[in-house]
Amino acid sequence: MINWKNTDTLASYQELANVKRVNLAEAMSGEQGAERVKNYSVSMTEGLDYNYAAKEVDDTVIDALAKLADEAQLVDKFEALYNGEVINTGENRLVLHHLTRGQLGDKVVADGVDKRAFYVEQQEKIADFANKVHAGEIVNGAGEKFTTVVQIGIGGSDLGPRAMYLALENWAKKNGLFKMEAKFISNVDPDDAAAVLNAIDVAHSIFVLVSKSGTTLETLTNESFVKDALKNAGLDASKHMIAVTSETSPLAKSDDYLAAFFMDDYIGGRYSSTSAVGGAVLSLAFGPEVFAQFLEGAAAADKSATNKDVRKNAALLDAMIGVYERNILGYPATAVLPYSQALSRFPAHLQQLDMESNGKSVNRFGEPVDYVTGPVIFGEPGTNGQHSFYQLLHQGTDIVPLQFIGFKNSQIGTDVVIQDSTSQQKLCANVAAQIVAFACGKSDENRNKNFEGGRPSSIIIGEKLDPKTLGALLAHYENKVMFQGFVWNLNSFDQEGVQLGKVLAKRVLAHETDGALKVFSDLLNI
Ligand SMILES: O=P(O)(O)OC[C@H]1O[C@H](O)[C@H](O)[C@@H](O)[C@@H]1O
Repeated sequence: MINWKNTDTLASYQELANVKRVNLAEAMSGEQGAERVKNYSVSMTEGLDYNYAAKEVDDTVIDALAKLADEAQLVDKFEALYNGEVINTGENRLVLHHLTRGQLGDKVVADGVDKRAFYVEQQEKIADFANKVHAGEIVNGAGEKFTTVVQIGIGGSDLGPRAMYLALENWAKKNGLFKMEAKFISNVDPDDAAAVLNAIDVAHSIFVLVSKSGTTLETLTNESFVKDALKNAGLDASKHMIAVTSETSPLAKSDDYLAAFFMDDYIGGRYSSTSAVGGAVLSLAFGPEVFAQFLEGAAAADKSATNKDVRKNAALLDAMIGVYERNILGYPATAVLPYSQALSRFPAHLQQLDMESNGKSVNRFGEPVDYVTGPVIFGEPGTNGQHSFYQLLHQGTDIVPLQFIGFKNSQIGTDVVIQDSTSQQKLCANVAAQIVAFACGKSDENRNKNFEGGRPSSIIIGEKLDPKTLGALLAHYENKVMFQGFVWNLNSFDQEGVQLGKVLAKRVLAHETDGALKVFSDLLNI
């Protein structure tokens, strides 16, 4: 029997506040520190480990977090989710993104349809379409092959797929699997669409219109922008556009598209990279086999998230340490710092994933909660960030927990030895150095040069960023956010907080404003 309870009503949560704090600088020094780095590690999937040696935890804290995870029934709730319970209470929907990459539990039938079969059918249709485009069986009006794919979408219909594309672009080129270049148009700023259109050859481009709802202002505006450009080039837009949407959306039955692929209301936008939303663009860019490997990696991480033992379940442990940092230690933010240029847009994706899911102050029943919930998420790849905002992370008045991601090997493999080390070694040396610098600090008589230390971080260490590890990484964070939402008794799968601004913007455009809104409208020349 599952109980949905607020965090502060749980006995184990109350106990957590009394658990002795860890002195991180001490714990990470000398032999003791070395032992922690060796032992405080859990495998996420093959070739990917989560190391939490530099977090402010020890066995006692982990035991207390395990108790809270048990009392909050986190793994049971995950099980209920993948077995098809209505977890998205706000919108009365199931939450089925895990089914796009595997069947973790029971068959889930909704609206009379076996949902796993539905998602697989869409994957197969996309694979068939992509193969035909690559083989030159689906061609443009002049009978020529398409060379470029342009995704038009915003939020979840942009950030995840874009981050995944960028993460695999160089890997695919290196491995001879690069089929089509992908570009993305998201912003309603006309400069976004114009710049992309200027940079491509429209006659050889397929546009993927992605909108789950089929009603998003930015996306529909950009569709018209692109259709105009196609028309001006003397091309038939319907021969250049495909749609990814839900079957119930206004776009679903339109003749305006060469093909349409579907997801459904049970896949939240920010959880849609493994559905047709990511599937279409990634299969066109790299081929369906690469997309299948990506799903395989995600499925493996999902499987490991079903483990009841917090020490063997990286997503659960990461989530629980995050809750401890947020609610007990009182830290307001978390930075995600991939030491991998390929993951340049991954933090942007996580911003939406985490903050749109858990940035809430009412519980899943709509009642206010008396505790803090999701942290602010931000990040940039290292080492670039080191030369930017790390000053505050090292010496600022707030402590910001850090999530490093690093890989032993580069994707392309081209490297140079300068002063006895490769660039890849320099990259990895920096991440190792940062972890210890943040944790241990360094005392100096000059206060300006003093480092307090005690600044916690974790690191996900991988062999190499490839489709499988990328899929696992993506699923890890999705599952982490899900577990945290469960702890906080939130509905992590709706996003009412984005509505008000949209409503007001419509009012501005209809000139139905007064007061401050009217003056801003005038100031901005609307
Ligand atoms: O895919 P769409 O229906 O066009 O939605 C695109 C995005 O816009 C909405 O405002 C939500 O904030 C996002 O969660 C969603 O991913």
